[in-house]
Amino acid sequence: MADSLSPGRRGNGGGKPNKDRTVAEIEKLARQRANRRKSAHEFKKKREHEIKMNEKKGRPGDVDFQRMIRRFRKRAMNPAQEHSASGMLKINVVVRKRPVSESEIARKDYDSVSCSNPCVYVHHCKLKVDGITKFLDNVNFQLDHAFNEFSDNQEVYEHTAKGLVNFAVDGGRATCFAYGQTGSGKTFTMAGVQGLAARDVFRLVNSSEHIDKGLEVYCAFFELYGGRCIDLLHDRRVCSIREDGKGRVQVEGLQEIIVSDEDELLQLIERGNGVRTTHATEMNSDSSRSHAICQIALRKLSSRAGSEPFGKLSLIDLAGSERGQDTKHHNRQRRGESAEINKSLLALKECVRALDSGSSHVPYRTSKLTMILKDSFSSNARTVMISCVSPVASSADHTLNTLRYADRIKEKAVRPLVQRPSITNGDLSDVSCSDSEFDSADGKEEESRDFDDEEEDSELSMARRSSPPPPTPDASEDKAKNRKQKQQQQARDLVQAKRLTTQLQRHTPAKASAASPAPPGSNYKQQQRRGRPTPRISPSPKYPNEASASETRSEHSSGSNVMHKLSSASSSSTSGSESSRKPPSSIQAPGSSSKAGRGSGVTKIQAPSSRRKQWEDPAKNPPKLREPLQSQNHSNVHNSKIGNKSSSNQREESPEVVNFHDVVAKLVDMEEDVLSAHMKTIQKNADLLTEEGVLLSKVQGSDVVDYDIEEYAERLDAIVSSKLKMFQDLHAKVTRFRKHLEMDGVAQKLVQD
Ligand SMILES: Nc1ncnc2c1ncn2[C@@H]1O[C@H](COP(=O)(O)OP(=O)(O)OP(=O)(O)O)[C@@H](O)[C@H]1O
Repeated sequence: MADSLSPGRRGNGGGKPNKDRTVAEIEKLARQRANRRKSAHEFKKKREHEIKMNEKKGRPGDVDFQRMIRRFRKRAMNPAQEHSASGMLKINVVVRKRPVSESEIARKDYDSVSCSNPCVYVHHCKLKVDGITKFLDNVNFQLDHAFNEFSDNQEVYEHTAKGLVNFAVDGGRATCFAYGQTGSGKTFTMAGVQGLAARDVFRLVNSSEHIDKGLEVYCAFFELYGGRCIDLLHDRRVCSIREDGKGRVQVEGLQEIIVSDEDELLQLIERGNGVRTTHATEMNSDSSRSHAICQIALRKLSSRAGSEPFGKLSLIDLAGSERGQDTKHHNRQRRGESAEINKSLLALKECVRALDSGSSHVPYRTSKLTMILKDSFSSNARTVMISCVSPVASSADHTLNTLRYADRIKEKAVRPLVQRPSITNGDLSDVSCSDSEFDSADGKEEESRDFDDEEEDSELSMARRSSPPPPTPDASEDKAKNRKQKQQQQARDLVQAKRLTTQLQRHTPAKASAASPAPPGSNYKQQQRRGRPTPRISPSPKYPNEASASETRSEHSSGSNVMHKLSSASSSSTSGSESSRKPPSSIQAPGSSSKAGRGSGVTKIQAPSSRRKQWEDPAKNPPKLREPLQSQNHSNVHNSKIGNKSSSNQREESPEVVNFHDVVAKLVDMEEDVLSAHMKTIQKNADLLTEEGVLLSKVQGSDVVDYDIEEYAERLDAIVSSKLKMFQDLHAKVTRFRKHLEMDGVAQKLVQD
């Protein structure tokens, strides 16, 4: 090849092998290319082998992610601990992971959840903004117990509901919930718990310790479906829920059945479960669409009819939770169902949290479910929440939602955890364990012993697919180096932009608190201070009800900027509490706490400088609120902003104050508008950046031979035009907003004068 390519050699005349520099270069490039092809070929072969091995082991699906998950389990997971005795916990929150099902295997879904008692790790499998590089976002939660796919119902029961049965027989109010995404194993778990509890109730009631109490066992089984209460043991008769004058919640028409032994109780439970309302949903072809409540009441023989039972055990299989996006193909009835389900789940969470924190106010009236469970939130109550999760990667968002729900309930008792770093496909140097290392731990086959180690180079090259070829050692070296640096910078910018977008998405008014709702009395920042890991926030929407609740909450937070100002300016005419003095301007990115070790820092969305000044110097200008925002009902927050204007207090205010209120009210709307436009712009820009990265890699990728430069230019043109328009629109909005801010300053001055 060299001979045919080097006419210079013949022209040299001396016959000495004095190769022309260009020819040598071409030869070198050809060699490098051949080497690249060879290693790419080897990588491909090994990957194919790994895919086959995975399939043989019954775990088809993305081979790279599965490898990263195995490495994480091997290298980065805390070792499992023994289950601790938890009989006396007021709230016991556990997680149960079910095995991967046949249908999931058939659609090549794979296990992406790891349980290592008491921790559970969700390996969120993601692509970087370049659209090629795979990485794991590992989110961990620590609950009271974590049960993996090998735990059976007996084991789960031993550490959850068993203590509740003892508690009920001792005269307490005990409640066990199974909560989770549809198809995550709630009914499976609760059926097991109900059976085992039925056995233990009779064992205990008839034991020498309790026989003197003369307890009789009664059972009622009903469901809450679409806001209606249906007696499952009496031909689905509809009952109504009322609160009597003494504050006792009664289910009118619900009939308890007295049972004399375990078999009878089991039959009733089976009968009730058999007639529950079920429908096919996107996630589960036989989804229970109702909350099923099995109440086992223990009454003394001597007690009067209609009196409160001595002890009560409620076993509740909650309806499957769904995200808003899962319901998009539902008809109106299904959507209504989902909204109702999510509303009651949110209410339940708030009540259990209130119980856990010992709050005197439990908002049980918020939903029928919580009304019925009123006495489960009393001081003489114990609760177990079993969070059921599906193990598969396609359900990671749901799993995170379920675990966040559990985490929020348990937040006061959960200890801080050190978050592990994400594992990236291109970041393998510190995670070098191989398949075989992992498998041999299980005593399984070792066919791919050193695959991973050899593969790392190939994976790195895969991760850098869009990088330029290696620099040449001649005069063009500097040029190539510069080019490489420039491209690396571009790639970093892309990643940075995406990261920023994700962080900001968490703080988009509607989403920020949807991802991490902060109910009254709880403080998100307190969590940060405690160093407790805040689970990563996925950008996907949460339960519709949480979204709506958090929208009002975000109204609270974004509106509070203005509320501070308004209150400080018109404090002379207000007589409200001054309890909320904290500057609400900066929102810390979830997971950005240094202790939590996640995220790269703190994202602050700062208020306009004129307002910041007031917060920075509260002594000079103490912000006053008419009523403490913390204690307001969320839905009242907006009303209070507007409503205050027309209160009797306000009617006597000067025209300047009234005008100021108008300006401020408008400012609140504009602020939200600008913030949301800004978020949208960033999101769109990040999407366009991703597209640009892919576009570039199609032209500049190391393995690209043919490309269409016209198509490239055309698409780039469209992207740039779209960006221009997008930024112009945002600019116009910001300009209008700034003008209004000036007006606001003038109005405030008038009021102060
Ligand atoms: N721990 C487990 N071991 C084996 N199989 C399980 C386990 N958990 C659940 N399953 C199986 O998974 C499927 C779905 O479980 P199940 O019906 O209990 O889900 P669900 O959460 O109650 O769903 P939905 O809320 O839609 O009613 C069932 O076929 C069940 O047998």
